[in-house]
Amino acid sequence: MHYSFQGMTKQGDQALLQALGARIRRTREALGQTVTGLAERAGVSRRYVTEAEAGRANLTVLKLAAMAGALRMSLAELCDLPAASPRTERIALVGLRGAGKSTVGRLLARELETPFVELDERVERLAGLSLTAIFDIQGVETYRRLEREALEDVLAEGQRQVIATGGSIVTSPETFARLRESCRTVWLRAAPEAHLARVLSQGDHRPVEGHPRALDELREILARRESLYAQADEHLQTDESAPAAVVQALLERLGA
Ligand SMILES: Nc1ncnc2c1ncn2[C@@H]1O[C@H](COP(=O)(O)OP(=O)(O)O)[C@@H](O)[C@H]1O
Ligand SMILES: O=C(O)C1=C[C@@H](OP(=O)(O)O)[C@@H](O)[C@H](O)C1
Ligand SMILES: [Mg+2]
Repeated sequence: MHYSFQGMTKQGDQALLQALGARIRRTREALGQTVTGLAERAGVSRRYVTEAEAGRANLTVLKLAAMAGALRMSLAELCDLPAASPRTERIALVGLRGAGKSTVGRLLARELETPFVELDERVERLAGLSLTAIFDIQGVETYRRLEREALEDVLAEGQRQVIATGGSIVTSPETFARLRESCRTVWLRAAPEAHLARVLSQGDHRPVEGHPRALDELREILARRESLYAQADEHLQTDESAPAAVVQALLERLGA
């Protein structure tokens, strides 16, 4: 599946230019070239490179070919971009608490130069309450309703986003189905021990205080949700990788 030029929408055009720009920037950086260096090699202005990398320039074929040459690749290689559909432009991370949804999501959004959305923050904003207060005072049903509403608001904001979801979104069939149809979903996996260690190292001791069987409880939640998380499009094991490495693996998997 590759970019189709048939029936492209304005948003599709923009996504194509941004994907091409991101490819140019990443290749240039991987080669250790500066913007000025690439501009000189390709015989274009610095501004042209900057605009191209930002996805703001509709490149002419000859300038594109010159940039490909300067990046030591063929024109075909430079243009061999992954499919761009509304589904693949929006990425949603799912997984148990401590999976790295927030950390990896923020880094990934920076790499892809897209907005980053923390869905639970949107829920808090809608409620005017903290997450803890929503659960304690209003209950889980209200949380689920606000989560559904927050997701709709976020989807209406644009096509290119990275969304970090709340760990329990998969237990709401309707919201999870909506997430899967509107996003490329990624399950960040880790062993229960890693989930617990990461949450504790974050200073969140709620899972262990008054929970002598904290690890067992986490195992049980993971076992209960495993078949749901597994419905995500991509599964990425993260135990052995630091967040930055998870991001690199994810970029490869997404073909970005
Ligand atoms: N791949 C990883 N390896 C090690 N630590 C990680 C990894 N991903 C996240 N962390 C750490 O674990 C903690 C929880 O991560 P966070 O992104 O908040 O998870 P989530 O949003 O899924 O609950 C943070 O302190 C973060 O730095
Ligand atoms: O796994 C869960 O049951 C939950 C995880 C939390 O999100 P994080 O995974 O971002 O911590 C939050 O949505 C809520 O407290 C419920
Ligand atoms: Mg989080």
